[in-house]
Amino acid sequence: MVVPSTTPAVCQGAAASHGGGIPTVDMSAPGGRGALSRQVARACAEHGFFRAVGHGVPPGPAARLDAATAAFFALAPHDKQRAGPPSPLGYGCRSIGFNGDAGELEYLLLHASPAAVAHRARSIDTDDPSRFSTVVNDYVGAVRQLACEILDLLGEGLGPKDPRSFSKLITDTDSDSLLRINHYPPACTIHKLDHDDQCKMKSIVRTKNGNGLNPSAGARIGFGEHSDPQIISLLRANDVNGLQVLLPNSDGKEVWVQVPADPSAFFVNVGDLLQALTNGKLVSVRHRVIANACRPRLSTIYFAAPPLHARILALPEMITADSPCQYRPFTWAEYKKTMYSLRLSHSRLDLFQVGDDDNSNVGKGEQE
Ligand SMILES: C=C1C[C@]23C[C@@]1(O)CC[C@H]2[C@@]12CC[C@H](O)[C@@](C)(C(=O)O1)[C@H]2[C@@H]3C(=O)O
Ligand SMILES: O=C(O)CCC(=O)C(=O)O
Ligand SMILES: [Fe+2]
Repeated sequence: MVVPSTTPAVCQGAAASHGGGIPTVDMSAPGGRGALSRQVARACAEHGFFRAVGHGVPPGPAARLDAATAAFFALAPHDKQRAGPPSPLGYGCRSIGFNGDAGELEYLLLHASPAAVAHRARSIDTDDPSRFSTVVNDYVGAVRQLACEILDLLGEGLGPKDPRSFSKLITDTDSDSLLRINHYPPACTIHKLDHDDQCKMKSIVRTKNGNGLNPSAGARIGFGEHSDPQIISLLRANDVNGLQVLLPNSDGKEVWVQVPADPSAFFVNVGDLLQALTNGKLVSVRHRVIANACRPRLSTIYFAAPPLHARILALPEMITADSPCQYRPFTWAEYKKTMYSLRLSHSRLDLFQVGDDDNSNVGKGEQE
């Protein structure tokens, strides 16, 4: 069963609470592969999102990556600028993408191939670039294995003829997967207080901003609302809250749900390409980060993507008389070109809907 975990009521910043909670899948639970694949498929179909525990990724590579990236973000601004500006890859501060989006964060955005990591490492760890490359490659290797496992479970749960159809796309040597490390500086100086005093202070701030149930009251946007464009994203973060997902409540109304921090878990997002490949059976979840915490948030996201030339088209088993093909075929390169021409919050997959004749904006930049 997919176990909904409830949102703790205290010390949460300005987020809505949600009765339904966040679906959690224990990937090491006894019960057999069939039950596990059905749970994963159900979470991705109903929420486009789940918390994976018992995932089998050893803690070592993650701890080493966190130490290396925290050391980078602690450098003086001019030392970090050596790895930037983002083009779109590299070091970025506040500005996201090319179309005017901004957030309260700094980040490293890396292509996940070993050659690209080695190249970028020269401007990130000038003392010992190969140490940085090794740390990143070890982490990418472990997290890619988990991404493949989840995609194989989805392949088994959804029943395409080849259960490896999804994972094959990301294991190709030309895969265009990315690794992003986001660092959200603290919103205030109360991080110097102990935990109880922080909670008291936050509750005063919440009372001032309203009843704490209005998700935008006092919100400091760390990373604005969006869906991830790739196939699947695996996110891991420290113990600082901030991530929110847009999920339907019991009345079917979409509400922002705070995802309680869990440094030992991976948070799994369905991306736009997986929604297209499954003809909309799996949904690409909209999410954002509210950076109201009084301690820094450090998150690492692996975006599993196919090669640029991969043709994205719903698997034949996903198309039936009741569920006709929703999206026209496109390549990942074509999708990326469109995505970089649009704002972060754009529902870009809509532009690829069959019968959407109003495709005049595709590839021509944001018109809003
Ligand atoms: C505004 C943008 C930033 C982004 C590229 C885009 O034009 C629209 C999608 C954005 C996003 C969101 C998920 C990932 O963080 C990301 C790396 C991606 O693949 O798509 C970012 C892009 C980015 O920051 O370059
Ligand atoms: O930093 C986070 O926790 C999430 C950021 C995110 O959604 C992204 O980088 O695509
Ligand atoms: Fe995202």
